[in-house]
Amino acid sequence: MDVLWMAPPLLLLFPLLMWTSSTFVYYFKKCFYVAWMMVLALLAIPLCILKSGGRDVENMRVIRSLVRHVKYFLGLRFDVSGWEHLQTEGPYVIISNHQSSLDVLGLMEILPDRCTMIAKKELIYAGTVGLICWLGGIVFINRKKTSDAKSVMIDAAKTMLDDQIRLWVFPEGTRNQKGDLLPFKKGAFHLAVQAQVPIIPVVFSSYSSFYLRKQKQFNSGTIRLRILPKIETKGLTCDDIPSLSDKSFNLMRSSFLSISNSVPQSNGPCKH
Ligand SMILES: CCCCCCCC/C=C\CCCCCCCC(=O)SCCNC(=O)CCNC(=O)[C@H](O)C(C)(C)COP(=O)(O)OP(=O)(O)OC[C@H]1O[C@@H](n2cnc3c(N)ncnc32)[C@H](O)[C@@H]1OP(=O)(O)O
Ligand SMILES: CCCCCCCCCCCCCCCC(=O)OC[C@@H](O)COP(=O)(O)O
Repeated sequence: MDVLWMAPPLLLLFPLLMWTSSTFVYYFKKCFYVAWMMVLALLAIPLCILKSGGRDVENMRVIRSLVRHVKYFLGLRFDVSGWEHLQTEGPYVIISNHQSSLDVLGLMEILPDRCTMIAKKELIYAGTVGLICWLGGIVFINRKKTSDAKSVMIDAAKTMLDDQIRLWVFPEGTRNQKGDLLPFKKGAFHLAVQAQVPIIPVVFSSYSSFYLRKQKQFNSGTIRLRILPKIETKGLTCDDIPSLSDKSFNLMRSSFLSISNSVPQSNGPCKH
């Protein structure tokens, strides 16, 4: 059979063809990401238990060091600026925009010591990742019951001060890749005002240059991370929350648009 000679080159060509198919790359990278995080979490569980014997914010150090290399596998780079703004003593609230579960990579890139997050309670069921979130001291809220979520966040304000903990909140309250920020929910600002701690805004540039869910594309790319100057809340009360929220939103939105190379939308009255 003289066609048999074609088998080896075809066998070599097949993975190459697959690899160049961008849809294949998209699914491969996504599956790899989830699977690898599950494996890392499995590794982290005994390390965390050995380190602190259970649920403790100090476990975030272990998680952070294990997650740091994942970006290389996915072809992602982070360009961070504003490190000096994280050099603040004591507790504070970090707020950032939320585009995808990939945000965890950027979060771990800059995560300060003694900092954990607020997350939806469903995350606790994500297998080993859920368990690691619990061990890392993540505060879980029920987004469907505002009153429950509020009381959990009021407790969190007290814990922040008692245990000198920093909290990372996604004030949009959900993932969003619409090329703009969603209106902010109020919890993060209540938290900061109740504890009288500063807010540090962090902005991730848009993922749309390399990650497109609809078009099934997941290329290599660089994510710009901007840590903005802290916003003080000393002396502020409940009444100042709307203006505090608006101020943070406007600062973050203009930073997001300026670092995202977003093509201006033709939604204005000007026609050229
Ligand atoms: C080696 C290991 C490897 C493994 C790797 C593993 C890695 C894992 C590690 C780490 C991963 C971490 C990843 C975490 C990612 C998670 C992301 C998410 O899950 S995002 C979803 C959850 N986050 C939020 O939802 C934000 C917080 N949400 C809020 O702040 C909301 O405000 C909330 C839920 C408290 C209420 O939401 P409302 O939808 O009802 O809307 P509103 O307008 O904000 O509030 C209604 C009224 O309640 C008041 N209010 C809100 N909070 C209050 C408070 N604390 N005290 C008093 N009033 C409050 C407000 O002022 C408002 O009142 P008026 O309408 O203005 O009069
Ligand atoms: C057995 C169950 C398998 C589940 C596998 C999960 C493995 C995921 C690995 C990545 C871990 C990162 C966690 C990021 C959490 C995250 O980003 O959650 C999304 C929510 O903020 C917003 O959700 P939604 O408002 O519902 O869109």
